[in-house]
Amino acid sequence: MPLTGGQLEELNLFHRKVHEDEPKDLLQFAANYFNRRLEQQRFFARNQESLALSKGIVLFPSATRNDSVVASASAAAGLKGAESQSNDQIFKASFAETDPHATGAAASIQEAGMAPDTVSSEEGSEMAGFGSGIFKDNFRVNKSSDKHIKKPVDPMAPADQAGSSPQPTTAPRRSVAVPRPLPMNFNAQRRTSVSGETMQPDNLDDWKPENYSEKTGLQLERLEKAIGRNFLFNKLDTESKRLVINSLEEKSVKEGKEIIKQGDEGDYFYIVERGNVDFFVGSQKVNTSGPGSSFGELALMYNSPRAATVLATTDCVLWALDRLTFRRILLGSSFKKRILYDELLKSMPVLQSLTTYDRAKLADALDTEIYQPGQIIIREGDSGDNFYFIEFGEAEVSKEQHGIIAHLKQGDYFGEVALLNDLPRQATVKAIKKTKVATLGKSGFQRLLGPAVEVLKLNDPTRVDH
Ligand SMILES: Nc1ncnc2c1ncn2[C@@H]1O[C@@H]2COP(=O)(O)O[C@H]2[C@H]1O
Ligand SMILES: Nc1ncnc2c1ncn2[C@@H]1O[C@@H]2COP(=O)(O)O[C@H]2[C@H]1O
Repeated sequence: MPLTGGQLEELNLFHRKVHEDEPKDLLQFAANYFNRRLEQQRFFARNQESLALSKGIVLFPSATRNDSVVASASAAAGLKGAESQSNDQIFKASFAETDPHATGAAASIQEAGMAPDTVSSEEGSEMAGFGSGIFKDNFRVNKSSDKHIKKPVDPMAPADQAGSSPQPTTAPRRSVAVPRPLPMNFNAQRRTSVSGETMQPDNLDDWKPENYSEKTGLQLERLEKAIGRNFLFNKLDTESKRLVINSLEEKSVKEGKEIIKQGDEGDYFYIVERGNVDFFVGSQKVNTSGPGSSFGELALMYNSPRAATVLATTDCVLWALDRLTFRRILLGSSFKKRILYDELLKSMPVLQSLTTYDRAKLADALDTEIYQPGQIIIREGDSGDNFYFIEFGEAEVSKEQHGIIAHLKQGDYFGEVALLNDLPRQATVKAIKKTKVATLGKSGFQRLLGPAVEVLKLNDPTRVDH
């Protein structure tokens, strides 16, 4: 039987790792490697499945009907635990439960009262030799003696993973700690929604980032300069900024070094203090950036593979923020707009040609306006500065000479004609229900829509051949 594309991809990835790391004990390396891959995929699957269920979508229809119903009902009711009773054939016990290398860690975690699916690979097996990017040796430093330490859990993960639900005190620990089975067929297709499904209110009181270490005066001065230039940090309150700054890890990188490899799993987000980097998608250079810029956020936000390869074109000084702290602090504040507009932008046919990166940049540039029924959004003859997407509501388009000529609803856009053709507004647009629009300014329209502009031109309602 020929291998599937997914299987080949997995084996190729492993092949590459073996080449890179040249392990002395191949079998041990393979065991560690695949344990980690398995855990990563299941962690990802849980996030996505939980998001889908909370929206009433069953991702795995081959599960028995009862399982789906139980799972979605419990997700809708915010219940944890009920769904863990399901036992479908397509599900298989998770890594932490079956892997002999993991039992020590799983037991320690149970001692700490945490669900085993919060066990990270660093805790579950000796992974010191395996990692990706420039940090592969430096960051996997957890010792087995540290296994009992309660680790911070991903706050963006579903509640049952976040370890937030208290275990019933009457139940034996072992039985409550049995992880929820996971679908084996999930990762055939990676989804790229922002995993903002369970954004929990910020409660920083009892949480400290994993790599927290108070910075010295000199480091603080340098960091202030480096991140002061980055717009992401202006959105943080003082406490969040302090946590982020003290979680950053300094890394010097030599010219020519590959910092991120396209297709890898995301582990760190980077800020450039000194030096320049280039971005490649395949063999094509797509971008370049320098001091004060940041990169590596997409894979952490969307739980997707790295979208580009990043190469140091000079010697660089970088600051790296771990995935968990990134998601815990930056995602909900600095990247709020991306979460807010993700679904809308992805659903719009006119934007289908945009990449995840393009959509993220577009979302950064959007603002929101709300109109009441009867309010004019655009008036015919005015000069035009904004392009609009309808988030919800309804509007009608009219022309003085012709009366009402079109109805617009959620997911539609308008205001492009004046911007495309450098003309006054060609029609009046009025809200007929309470209407929320996302607006994009003229410069963003010209810079950020990329290939979608061609689609807008083709659909221009004032084109003579229409
Ligand atoms: N044109 C581009 N396409 C994709 N990623 C890009 C591009 N330009 C810069 N990047 C950055 O390159 C990073 C590679 O890792 P990530 O996918 O996590 O996040 C990506 C972005 O931060
Ligand atoms: N037949 C039409 N003629 C002109 N504008 C239209 C028509 N149908 C929809 N519209 C929208 O109404 C908007 C009014 O502002 P713009 O001219 O910038 O862009 C226009 C289009 O987005």
